[in-house]
Amino acid sequence: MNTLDEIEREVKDTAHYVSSNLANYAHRAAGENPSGESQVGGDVWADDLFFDSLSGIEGVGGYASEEREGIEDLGDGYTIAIDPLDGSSNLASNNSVGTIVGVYDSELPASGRNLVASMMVLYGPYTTLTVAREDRDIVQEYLLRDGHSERWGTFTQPQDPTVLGMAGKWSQRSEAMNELAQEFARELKPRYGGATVADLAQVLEYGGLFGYPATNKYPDGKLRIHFEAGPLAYLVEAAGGASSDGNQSLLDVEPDEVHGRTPTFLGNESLIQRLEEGLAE
Ligand SMILES: O=P(O)(O)OC[C@H]1O[C@](O)(COP(=O)(O)O)[C@@H](O)[C@@H]1O
Ligand SMILES: [Mg+2]
Ligand SMILES: [Mg+2]
Repeated sequence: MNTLDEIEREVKDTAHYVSSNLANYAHRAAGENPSGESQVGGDVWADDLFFDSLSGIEGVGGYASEEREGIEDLGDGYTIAIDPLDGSSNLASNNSVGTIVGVYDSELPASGRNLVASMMVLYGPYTTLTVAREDRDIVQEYLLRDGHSERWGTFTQPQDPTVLGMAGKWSQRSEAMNELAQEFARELKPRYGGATVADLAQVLEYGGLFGYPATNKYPDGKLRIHFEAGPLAYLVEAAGGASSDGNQSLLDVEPDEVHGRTPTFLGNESLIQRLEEGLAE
């Protein structure tokens, strides 16, 4: 097995375990993460599980997590950047959550051009793992069930966009952003779920746009470039979709810190292009 196979294997095994134990963490609070946001118990628990399983792989040289301040130095090899539980505020209300794993062929900070693989687990009505890798030309989805994984399908960005998942309060977004959101909402079905993984999954399945723009509360956007925006951009671009920070592909964003944030847009190329044009006016 090569290192990417081993990482995929460990992510599958750990995700299986996470999916069957999430209920234990529905209402457990924890502390604060390095971005200053409150953690739920599930964030810390999932981070420990993924660290234990991924740090044992010989070809993994570093482990960075949304839930840890620094980067764990594990020697030579790929750097993992992980959001162990994405959308964790959805846990209490029993809505979907996810896990995002970016595999970088460099130390961090690094742009998404250094990604060699991206994996996204969706803990929904059933649990799936979606994988894009530099050594594969398809984006593969697996079903994780009863300790087994089976090939479930592949993703190619659908041509006809249908859904819109746009985060942020109207009162906290720019006028230009609100105009675009309104224009898109006339053409697409607004459906925002509050976990980026789930909101991207519907965009990959039905076509459309996901956005977490800059807001008054989060002037640089809310999503973290290494842990969320970059790896998900790698996935959607591998499927034939597009990504943007409002101005350029998210893969071209050069972060200057490990926990840096960025406005994030993922989806059909035609919509991303209109968005960039609209924001530039
Ligand atoms: O509650 P909001 O502002 O809509 O934020 C939801 C967004 O924040 C996130 O939950 C951030 O992820 P974490 O739960 O990993 O911190 C995204 O998945 C989601 O898009
Ligand atoms: Mg997240
Ligand atoms: Mg998280």
